[in-house]
Amino acid sequence: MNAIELTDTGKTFGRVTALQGLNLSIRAGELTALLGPNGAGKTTAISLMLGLAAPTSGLVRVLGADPRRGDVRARLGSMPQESAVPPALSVREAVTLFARFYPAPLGVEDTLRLADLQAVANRRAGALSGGQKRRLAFALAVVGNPEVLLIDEPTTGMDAQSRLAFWDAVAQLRATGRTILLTTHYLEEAERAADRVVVMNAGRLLADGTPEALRAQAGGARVRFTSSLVLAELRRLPGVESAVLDDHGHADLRTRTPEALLGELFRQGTELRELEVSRASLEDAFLSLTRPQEPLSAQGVSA
Ligand SMILES: Nc1ncnc2c1ncn2[C@@H]1O[C@H](COP(=O)(O)OP(=O)(O)OP(=O)(O)O)[C@@H](O)[C@H]1O
Repeated sequence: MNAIELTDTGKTFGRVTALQGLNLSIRAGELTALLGPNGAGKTTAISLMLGLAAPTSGLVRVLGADPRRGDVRARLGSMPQESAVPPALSVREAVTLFARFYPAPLGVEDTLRLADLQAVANRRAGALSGGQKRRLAFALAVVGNPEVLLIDEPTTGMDAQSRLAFWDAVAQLRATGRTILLTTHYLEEAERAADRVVVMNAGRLLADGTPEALRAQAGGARVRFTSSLVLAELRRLPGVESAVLDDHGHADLRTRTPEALLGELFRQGTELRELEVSRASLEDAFLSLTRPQEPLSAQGVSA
């Protein structure tokens, strides 16, 4: 079953088109990362899935129905980018209060543990640090025991340890079969955690697949080194898909056949310094997908 279904969905705000013709099906139990540059339409898509706004065109279905229905919204959990919790409430009071809004909530103490908030359970919400506030927002998103969890930029403002604890909690929730969709600008986190990555830009879907599939789209490997080769020579190397050369002679090449490329460089006897070969990352794929399209003549040294 699809937990979330957007069919030819559009959303405009006056003259601004936030989403256009978006088609997206998220299967139940899937952990999906929604990626895109600022203004791509990610938050707008989530607000439609949460039933907070109506699409201008097309259809939005969550758990098989219109998410603006109260009975559907009760089965969803939301962690917005910014959440307003009454500052005078303690963390435990806020979680207890939110639990009352739902028919079959998780236990308050279990929720505090899941969100790694036990140590600050008695602290006033208004006195929390930025990262603790994000963890409280996460606790409030999950306390209702949601079937579908929609999370907007969860780890922004969290330190390294909080991030680890957060991803651990997400893994625990996922293991119980929940559908989780999250946006993030931390691509290495998406790469590690998500079953599926959806890339949006300018309100449209650009790519959709497993992190491995998207990485493969970016080209298999990056080969970097410093040498005296000029751009035309770099481009003539076997299997080069793109080449960038800076003023200091640092070359950055993309290729699916790094062995052949290095073999040719060694055969030519080219003197290489600072040689690095790495797998193309999801970030490479993301950047190549979302890079503004320029006419060929304006692309400078990038092949
Ligand atoms: N209520 C609104 N009124 C007018 N324009 C809006 C409104 N909400 C969003 N937009 C516009 O719609 C576009 C998409 O915004 P959205 O917040 O969905 O992007 P995003 O991908 O979540 O960006 P970010 O990564 O910066 O959070 C932007 O151009 C934004 O300015």
